Amino acid sequence: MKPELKIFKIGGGIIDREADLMEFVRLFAKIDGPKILVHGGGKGASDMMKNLGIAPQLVNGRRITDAAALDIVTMFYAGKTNKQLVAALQGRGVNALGLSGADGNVILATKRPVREIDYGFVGDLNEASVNSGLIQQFLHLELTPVFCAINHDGHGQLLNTNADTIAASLAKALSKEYAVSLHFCFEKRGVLEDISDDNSVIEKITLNNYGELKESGIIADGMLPKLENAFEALQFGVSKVVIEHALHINEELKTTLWLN
Ligand SMILES: Nc1ncnc2c1ncn2[C@@H]1O[C@H](COP(=O)(O)OP(=O)(O)O)[C@@H](O)[C@H]1O
Ligand SMILES: CC(=O)N[C@@H](CCC(=O)OP(=O)(O)O)C(=O)O
Repeated sequence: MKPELKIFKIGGGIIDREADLMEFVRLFAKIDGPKILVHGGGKGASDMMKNLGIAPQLVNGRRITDAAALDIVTMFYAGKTNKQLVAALQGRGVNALGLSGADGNVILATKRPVREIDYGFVGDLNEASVNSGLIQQFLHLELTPVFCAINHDGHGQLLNTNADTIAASLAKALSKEYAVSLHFCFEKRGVLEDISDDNSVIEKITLNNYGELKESGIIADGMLPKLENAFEALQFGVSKVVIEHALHINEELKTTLWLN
């Protein structure tokens, strides 16, 4: 039997609220066994850009990342957010290791080719992107890797990658060696039937009814790429994928995804 590995991803809605973020860290620190944290921070990065007089541009949930935007997201994700999380985890007794993809060449990305839209310095990942051998070594050393959304292309260029995609790619790559559960954590209790009602959690979504939920408009915006990443992870052998509230990771109420 494969050993278990838990991969948690937290998004910008939680990262933006200091008290919530610290509560998540407290809960995450209590989880036993090998674990990995992936963080976004898109909301805070957009706020920082606006404060600097730069208009954030997002298309289909992906940030158009020109040179100025890349500087800001690198400072915000790989700097402030990553190091604050690592320090907070250390404060809770977790030996966290903060990483961008460039550190130890742990994730290698490819600049997204220009098609209808030029996304700028945005990095796509493929099956060969994740250096799972090195990550396994970190886990054997009882380190807890903490990944930000910054990767590199192997030729000296940093690239910005959606954090949900990083979490799903890590889960897929590591599922060869581990029984991976992938937890997408955000500020709602799961995928909701009615976005204004936090108690309307859809507890099970299959690949079949996902299409219906999409067409009816129940699932929209940032939830669309999240679920696409989630189903792809399941198809590639990830054992379990859940969508849950970052402050209720111990509770039963959540959305679990199934292939059928
Ligand atoms: N049915 C739904 N249930 C929950 N959230 C939904 C739903 N449809 C759309 N969303 C939106 O998806 C967002 C989560 O996606 P995103 O902003 O990318 O998350 P993250 O903060 O993890 O990066 C929620 O904040 C919510 O506004
Ligand atoms: C290319 C791209 O879109 N990168 C994302 C990375 C951060 C992220 O994914 O943050 P959340 O998880 O908080 O949304 C961005 O800059 O917004």
